[in-house]
Amino acid sequence: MLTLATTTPGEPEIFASLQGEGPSLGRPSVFVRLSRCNLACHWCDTAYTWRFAGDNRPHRDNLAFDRADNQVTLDEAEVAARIGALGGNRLVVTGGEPLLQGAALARLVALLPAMHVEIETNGTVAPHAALDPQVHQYNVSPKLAHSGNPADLALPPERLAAWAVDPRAFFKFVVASPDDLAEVRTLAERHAFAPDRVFIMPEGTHPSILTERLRWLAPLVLAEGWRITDRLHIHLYGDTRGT
Ligand SMILES: C[S@@+](CC[C@H](N)C(=O)[O-])C[C@H]1O[C@@H](n2cnc3c(N)ncnc32)[C@H](O)[C@@H]1O
Ligand SMILES: Nc1nc2[nH]cc(C(=O)O)c2c(=O)[nH]1
Ligand code: SF4
Ligand SMILES: [Mg+2]
Repeated sequence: MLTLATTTPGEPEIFASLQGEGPSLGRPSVFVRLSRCNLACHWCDTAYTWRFAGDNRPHRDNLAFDRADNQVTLDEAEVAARIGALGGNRLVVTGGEPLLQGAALARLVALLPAMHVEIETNGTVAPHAALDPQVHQYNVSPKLAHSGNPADLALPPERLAAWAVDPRAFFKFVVASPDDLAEVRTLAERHAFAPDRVFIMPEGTHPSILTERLRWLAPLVLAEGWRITDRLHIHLYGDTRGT
């Protein structure tokens, strides 16, 4: 069984869209958003996936989304059928933190052998042994200090070291101020991240904020030899579930 986020009460968040971020930006994909997370980013744009009573973390500062109907449990065959009905050959699994449900995810993707499987992850959880060989790409988004998560939870060094040597892994750092880039540089040097696998993405859920931040980010990213990514879906659809 998989626990998914919902778009409207009871309706699992499974949708077709353009990949809006990172190395596959612009590719038509089917998205599956799983529920629950082990972190609690201040600026998380999908807090409805994790702000549940009993998820007892320090940054769960309100229970605005604390509703049972923000998640739904389905068996893997039902999720695979819904994905298949949307067509296409690329699957993006996100959340919440999808690797928390690695065993069930392995059963899901085994039902979809022809699909290119991309996982959006915060990078803190090792992929389940049955899932890992079925994944084509990991978009790993390690969380910097401004996310509000303690570094010992958000940046486990042995996990970052493992991603660094996995050629399927791309790093996607969310940045809100120029100072955040020093932290990226430290991590990139410590773990020898390949520069062409490091993406910088502006924090923001409004087109005007993204555009403003991309403008000052561009020369700084260029100077480091990294890559930059916008959030295309925000420009196209706003901050809307199921897009
Ligand atoms: C909601 S997360 C789900 C996957 C996983 N938990 C993670 O953090 O990578 C999907 C992506 O959105 C990014 N994200 C979330 N809130 C954001 C915001 N306010 N601005 C920019 N990126 C954001 C995350 O860093 C991650 O790359
Ligand atoms: N279109 C679109 N592209 C995305 N890329 C990563 C997303 C995510 O929330 O993980 C996302 C999303 O929610 N929508
Ligand atoms: S790790 Fe991802 S889903 Fe979890 S709180 Fe942070 S941005 Fe949101
Ligand atoms: Mg998103």
